[in-house]
Amino acid sequence: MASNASSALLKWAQAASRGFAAGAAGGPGRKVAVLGAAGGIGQPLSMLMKMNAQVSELSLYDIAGTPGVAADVGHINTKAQAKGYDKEGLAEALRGCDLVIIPAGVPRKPGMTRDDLFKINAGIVRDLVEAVGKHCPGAVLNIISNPVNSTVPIAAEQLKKMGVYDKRKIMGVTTLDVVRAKTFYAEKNGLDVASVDVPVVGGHAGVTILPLFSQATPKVSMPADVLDALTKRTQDGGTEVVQAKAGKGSATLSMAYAAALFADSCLRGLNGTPVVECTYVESTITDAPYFASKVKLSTEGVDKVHDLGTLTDYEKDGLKAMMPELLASIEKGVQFVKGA
Ligand SMILES: NC(=O)c1ccc[n+]([C@@H]2O[C@H](COP(=O)([O-])OP(=O)(O)OC[C@H]3O[C@@H](n4cnc5c(N)ncnc54)[C@H](O)[C@@H]3O)[C@@H](O)[C@H]2O)c1
Ligand SMILES: O=C(O)C[C@H](O)C(=O)O
Repeated sequence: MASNASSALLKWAQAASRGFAAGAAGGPGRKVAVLGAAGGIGQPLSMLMKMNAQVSELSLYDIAGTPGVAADVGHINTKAQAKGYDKEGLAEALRGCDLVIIPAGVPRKPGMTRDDLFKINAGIVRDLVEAVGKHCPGAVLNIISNPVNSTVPIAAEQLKKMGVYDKRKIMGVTTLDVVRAKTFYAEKNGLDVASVDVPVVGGHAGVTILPLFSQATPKVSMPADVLDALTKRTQDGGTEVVQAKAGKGSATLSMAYAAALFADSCLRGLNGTPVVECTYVESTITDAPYFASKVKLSTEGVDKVHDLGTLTDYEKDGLKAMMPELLASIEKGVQFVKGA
């Protein structure tokens, strides 16, 4: 089992940029859907999934703009057959899917929190997941739409309501937090980023994002102020991009990259090569019923949720500090479906 997907995934990304299938994983061709495929994340993510040798069929669904994206992506000379679907085509887009990736919904503008997106995105995610429950209930779900801390519980509750919930299949994508932590840690310590790993646990918003630099490899002992600055930069990474884009949205390219890495790990797991990734799933390792930690992804999705390992006092404080916000966001998501 790959103890960490990063080196395999970097090889995949390098192989993909050289000419795709060389060096990429094989296995049976999988049907993958991207819901929100014409968006800022959706378009580059659709391209990256078209480059993934584990994909045989790629459904590109959005409420507008998918014919153009599908025609464009479809010209890439890889084996996956890309097809665009509009509103009427959702059922067909989903039927037979092994993996459904959801980046549909509105992004933040400067001054907004991720929770400010709840009003619009909660309903979008609930309705799309309802369609997943109807048309491909066994598929693995990768949820990108914010606020992830709430949209994952929304997806779970919706599937529970329909009697098709399987906790092994629903994952909130927190890979961008790991990607950022690795980048910032490598930069700060003069390390080769390809050799770096940093687990990031908790959730995906502000203080709920907790990088565990004490468990980073290679190990570097950092002064307290540097550690604090790196932790805060990782927690505020999304806001850094939102501010830099100045009203034109949030992270799209780094997110598409992160989502493609995570989706690749899910497909590897489904195809019998277990991979360990940090992701936000139903969990019992803390007081929070959903929590991101290292998770073993295997043939049925989530196979094992790893515990947190040994935390430093600084990390224990971070864990304690995130709980009120994380628990409230989870409850808000649960009530959105249950209370309806
Ligand atoms: N998990 C993460 O780490 C992470 C990182 C970056 C962004 N995000 C989130 O991802 C979401 C999308 O961001 P973006 O920059 O791609 O936004 P965007 O506005 O560029 O794209 C969103 C797309 O979703 C589509 N859409 C809206 N309602 C839909 C529906 N009912 N069905 C299908 N498609 C629908 C829109 O037409 C649009 O094409 C946002 O909520 C953002 O906050 C999450
Ligand atoms: O920050 C955002 O709103 C988008 C995303 O969650 C991110 O971390 O970049």
